Amino acid sequence: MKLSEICAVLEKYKCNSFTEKVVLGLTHDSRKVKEGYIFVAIKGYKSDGHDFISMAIEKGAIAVVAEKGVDYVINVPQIVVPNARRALSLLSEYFYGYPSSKMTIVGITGTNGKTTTSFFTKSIIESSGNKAGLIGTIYYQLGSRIIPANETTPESVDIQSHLSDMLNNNIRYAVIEASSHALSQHRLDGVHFRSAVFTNLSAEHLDYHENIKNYREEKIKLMRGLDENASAVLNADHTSSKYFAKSTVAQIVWYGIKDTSAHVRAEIINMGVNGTRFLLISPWGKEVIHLKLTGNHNVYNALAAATTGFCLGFDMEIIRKGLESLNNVPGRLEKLDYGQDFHVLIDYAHTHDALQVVLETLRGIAARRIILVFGCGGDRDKGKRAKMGHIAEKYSDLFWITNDNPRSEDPLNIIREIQRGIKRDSCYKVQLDRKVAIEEALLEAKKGDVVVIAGKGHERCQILKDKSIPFDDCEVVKQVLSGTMVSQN
Ligand SMILES: CC(=O)N[C@H]1[C@@H](OP(=O)(O)OP(=O)(O)OC[C@H]2O[C@@H](n3ccc(=O)[nH]c3=O)[C@H](O)[C@@H]2O)O[C@H](CO)[C@@H](O)[C@@H]1O[C@H](C)C(=O)N[C@@H](C)C(=O)N[C@H](CCC(=O)O)C(=O)O
Ligand SMILES: Nc1ncnc2c1ncn2[C@@H]1O[C@H](COP(=O)(O)OP(=O)(O)OP(=O)(O)O)[C@@H](O)[C@H]1O
Ligand SMILES: N[C@H](CCC[C@H](N)C(=O)O)C(=O)O
Ligand SMILES: [Mg+2]
Repeated sequence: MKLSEICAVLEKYKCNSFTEKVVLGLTHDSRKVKEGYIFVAIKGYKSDGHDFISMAIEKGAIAVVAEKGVDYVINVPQIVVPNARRALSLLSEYFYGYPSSKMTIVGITGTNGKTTTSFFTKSIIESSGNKAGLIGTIYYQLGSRIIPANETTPESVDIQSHLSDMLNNNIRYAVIEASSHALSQHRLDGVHFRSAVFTNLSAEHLDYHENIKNYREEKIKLMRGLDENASAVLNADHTSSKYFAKSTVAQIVWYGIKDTSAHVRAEIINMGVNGTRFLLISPWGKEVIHLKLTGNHNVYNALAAATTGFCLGFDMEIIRKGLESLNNVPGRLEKLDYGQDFHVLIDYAHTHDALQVVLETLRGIAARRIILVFGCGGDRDKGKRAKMGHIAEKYSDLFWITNDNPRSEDPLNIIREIQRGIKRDSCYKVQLDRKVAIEEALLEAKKGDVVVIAGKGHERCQILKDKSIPFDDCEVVKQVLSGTMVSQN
């Protein structure tokens, strides 16, 4: 592909020299530039891609797309655009041949439940005999190739390249988690969605979006981008859904438990630690569903996926098979059993809303006490810390406050902010070392208790000030309960 051809997508921002050069790739990261690449310089929040232009050229970039021209002489064309991230998405979709226009793509947004809903949706598509790719928090699955995820929703160039790889593997369906950062940063601009799901909205990422209205507006962009033939799958029980409904020309299909006017509904029959049975009621028929996942929230996630499945044209039998065949989602109320006489669950609740939902679910299941281990991530929304402390006190019997991913922050400061939401000193312990906190909580547990370790779910690392160290909640539980833990002290 010639430089002149690909740069034509930038319309009035022209490339006037070396137009016959052949483009071999695109990147916004100077460290990934190879011979024949276009380098797109992005002014970020931490660093500025414009500072790496000369490095990109040294590494073989044949053109630079940037928001401001450099004031030194460079021997490659420079195209100055108003928004480099937007330009990156336009260049990427063209470079990879508009893969999303040849696929059926489902996007999922909302504060909590995206990953779980995406797993249910993928399972439904697969139960119809089709292959489905996945882009989300845990990994990017492009057929047999699974890439561990760095971001929930990666940069546009990666999304387009992953979709193109899926097509090359004959995968015509994809499920994508649409994070608010991604929607805000044009990472999803070039993706044509057939269906978009909204799960719910609560305070999160307000360090980035500043207030909940801005945060909601970013999520709404997913619905706004849909065309009239697409479907918008909305949660009828959530007050924010009305803003999503108002912003789309797509066909709206409502799901819910409480709102009896929703198109697709659930009546919960029973729930235990090993799963949930509910009656799925829809214009496409009624059916009892045996989910292997527990909790009201997972019924919502299953409903969102089922509704999407109906909108994609799958019948009730396929939907039932898809929902029932999902055994678990890594790190989401994942049960660990090493023969102990209490329950141990690993969960990814890292917002106050998720923590409340999960603890309420467990309250309904626990024969005795709920023992919680949690912390809050550093360099993330500080507003959620005290709220999570409050929820921990209100809904658990005993809890440990520990490190999550402290990142550049002082771990003790994070904990102090969590403590601001707590009234009683007697209901919790502070233990900075997460391994030790988990060990102490497990040693405290008695027959019939439920121990829930929240916040890191599937994560395999702990992010400290200057490094990441291997850390896996599941592995720590295994070591403690199988007696192979080497104590730190
Ligand atoms: C706040 C945020 O969204 N940050 C993302 C954003 O960073 P940024 O704009 O600050 O970029 P930067 O690191 O300053 O770098 C600016 C530019 O310089 C370039 N650069 C940088 C260094 C270098 O040597 N050479 C070079 O060219 C970078 O490639 C980049 O293009 O763009 C970067 C490039 O795509 C992302 O890696 C980075 O994700 C960071 C790691 C992050 O923590 N992101 C989280 C907050 C995030 O995006 N989360 C969402 C939501 C999660 C959820 O709730 O599920 C997600 O989708 O994951
Ligand atoms: N529908 C829901 N409503 C409220 N809380 C939920 C819901 N589904 C899941 N949760 C809680 O949120 C946690 C994360 O779930 P999941 O990974 O599915 O959400 P997510 O939106 O993808 O999160 P993230 O933005 O961190 O990737 C779960 O471990 C659970 O505690
Ligand atoms: N997608 C979320 C995940 C948070 C998980 C928690 N373990 C943390 O590090 O805060 C984020 O990047 O904010
Ligand atoms: Mg997710």
